[in-house]
Amino acid sequence: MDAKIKQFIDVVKMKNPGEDEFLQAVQEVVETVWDFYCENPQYQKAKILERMTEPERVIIFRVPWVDDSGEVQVNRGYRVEFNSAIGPYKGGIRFHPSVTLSGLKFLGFEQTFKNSLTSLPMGGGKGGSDFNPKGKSDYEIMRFCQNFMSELFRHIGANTDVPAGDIGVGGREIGYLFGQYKKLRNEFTGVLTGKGREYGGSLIRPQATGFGAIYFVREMLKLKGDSLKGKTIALSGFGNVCWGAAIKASELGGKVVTLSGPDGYVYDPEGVSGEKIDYLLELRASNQDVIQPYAERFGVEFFAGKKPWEQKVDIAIPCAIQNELNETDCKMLIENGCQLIAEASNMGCTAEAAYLAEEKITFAPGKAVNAGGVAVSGLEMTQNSMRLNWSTEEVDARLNQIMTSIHNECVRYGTEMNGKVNYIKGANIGGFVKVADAMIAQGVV
Ligand SMILES: NC(=O)C1=CN([C@@H]2O[C@H](COP(=O)(O)OP(=O)(O)OC[C@H]3O[C@@H](n4cnc5c(N)ncnc54)[C@H](O)[C@@H]3O)[C@@H](O)[C@H]2O)C=CC1
Ligand SMILES: O=C(O)CCC(=O)C(=O)O
Repeated sequence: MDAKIKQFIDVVKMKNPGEDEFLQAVQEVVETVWDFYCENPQYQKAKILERMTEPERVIIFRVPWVDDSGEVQVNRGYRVEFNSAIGPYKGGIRFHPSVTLSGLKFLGFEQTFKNSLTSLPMGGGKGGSDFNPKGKSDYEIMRFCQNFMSELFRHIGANTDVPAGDIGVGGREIGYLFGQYKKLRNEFTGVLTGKGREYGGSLIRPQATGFGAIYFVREMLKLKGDSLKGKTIALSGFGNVCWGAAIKASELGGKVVTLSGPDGYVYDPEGVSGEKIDYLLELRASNQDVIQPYAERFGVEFFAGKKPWEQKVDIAIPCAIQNELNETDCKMLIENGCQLIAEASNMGCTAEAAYLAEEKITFAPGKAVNAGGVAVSGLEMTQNSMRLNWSTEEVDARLNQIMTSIHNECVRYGTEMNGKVNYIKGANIGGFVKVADAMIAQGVV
């Protein structure tokens, strides 16, 4: 690593001890934007990278709530307001036992670049709690959401900070969060996205991250003169993003052969389509967080404790959680003939896996691939501001156009001398420029 980059990273490490996920995300960005940064002295003079790696604000709060047996439970809530240079803080809320400040800082940092890539006016933020929805009743989920919002409502607003869903937070949770915000503020505004259709939600938002990921993969293949037709695809997870990706992939002629959960994965050689895709919604709503029932229901093989990356596929799309695909998994995929890995989960690959895939096959990072979710959130904000609703066709056409244009930005900033596109570099520089220019224009604040 270049000595200057190392010096920069060492300072970030010193300021954020033990925050491995955050440091992983920062290092990837700094390494790939460094040359561009040095070629543009105005950014260095304004210490843009130093400022971009420091969140504007972090809010940490207690979330007490009462479970169904009458016992008091205490969780920790967070909102990391990372960067508001180009718009209100925008990013999801994650409810998962693995949630830590480091994890949310990495997600908020990534979100800043991702939101910039969408070309919509949204800053970066992320929030969540170590609350575990697994096995909780609907009333417990509701009480937790209400207590979480009882503190968060002071810090957010339609023009300040607009949260949405992420792992463990879908339409049901957004409904409870919105209801509590409305009660406390006595106002009906577009303060959250991913809302139900009846109260200001956008069509296509539930599917948007998965649809967008597949549109992006379609563009990657198109650039190589190829298409999704007949390609076998390994997806991980069975949640919101995986569901949307499965729908669009099968619509465009691909065959999804794996799904997974924390308990293992299923291999479905006939392909996940039709009623099998609908079943994913049922599984997710059960709050059990296991994929094995899919194998029982559809008579396919279940591999306990294993990850789907050991299967022979053309394309791998991690859709569950960060660092779910490591270097060994990546080597296995490449040896088995996989041609393309696209992260639909945020930082789905470890740094080693991402670099290996970038070098040997074709790789695209989460901040580009999964930007469709927040893009349609941005479109939901627009519809809320205008107080009207666009049709499915209109939202989908805009999503399609945004993903194509993000792909073009990656090609613009990531094409190497040998003609190969380095999507990591392209997405990082593409996301950086707009935020950096806005920060310079707004002075040292
Ligand atoms: N929901 C959205 O609009 C967006 C989500 N993302 C990212 O996509 C990923 C998935 O998010 P969603 O589908 O919304 O969440 P979800 O809660 O609907 O689904 C998460 C899935 O990941 C699986 N999972 C969680 N931890 C796991 C582990 N340790 N091992 C194996 N599987 C595990 C769960 O079983 C579940 O199937 C996350 O990385 C999220 O940050 C990115 C952009 C937007
Ligand atoms: O829709 C949003 O605001 C955020 C989605 C999200 O959390 C993400 O892009 O990682």
